[in-house]
Amino acid sequence: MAHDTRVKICGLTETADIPAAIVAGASYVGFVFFPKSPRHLDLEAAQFMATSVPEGIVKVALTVDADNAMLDELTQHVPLDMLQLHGKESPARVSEVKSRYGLPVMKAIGIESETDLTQIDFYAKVADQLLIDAKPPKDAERPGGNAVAFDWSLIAGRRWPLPWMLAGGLTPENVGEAVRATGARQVDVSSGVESAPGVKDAQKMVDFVTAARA
Ligand SMILES: O=C(O)c1ccccc1NCC(=O)[C@H](O)[C@H](O)COP(=O)(O)O
Repeated sequence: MAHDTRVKICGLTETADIPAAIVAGASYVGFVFFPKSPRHLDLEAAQFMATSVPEGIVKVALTVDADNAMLDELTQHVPLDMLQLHGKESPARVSEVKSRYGLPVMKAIGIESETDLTQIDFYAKVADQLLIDAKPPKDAERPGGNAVAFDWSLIAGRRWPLPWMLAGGLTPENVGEAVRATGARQVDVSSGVESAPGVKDAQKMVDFVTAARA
């Protein structure tokens, strides 16, 4: 039986990635603003790409511990539907960003062991969505987008009172099992639909969405 799993494809870098992600069936597209990432976009490129996203597809900007000056500039230049906070932002900072910009906020939470789950309850009170991702490896250059999965059994059967996405090391090959193991209704992918870091692959995007919904 097919499911209506919603897919976010994160880290689009080329204008042609937008129609490819939409044809594949993505419900969300993500733009990364983190200079050390191979997926980093400058504001001009992001504005151009975001403007070509049709109504109904959620445009998400991913930032890492961004200050107000950076978020002011981002939100003034790029038409956005959601902010994804992927750093060490506190619950209070999540609330502040939400009220300052009037956009829904998705907070990313890195999971490696059972103890990492406790913070979820604090963020669940203030965020609009959660991104339950793998904790980055110790030597990682970035806090996400590392093609690393966490132990899905840690969240099997868990439910939270807000929408959430599963992320971390998902691929067309493992996303079906990940959805079954966790009960996720939404999934997020970046590396798993690339042919090289920062280069999205149209066929992998189709394969991923198809497998997520199978
Ligand atoms: O993708 C990046 O380069 C990135 C940089 C800095 C912070 C977060 C980043 N990506 C986060 C994402 O939303 C990814 O989609 C998520 O972590 C899953 O990534 P992957 O394991 O590569 O699918």
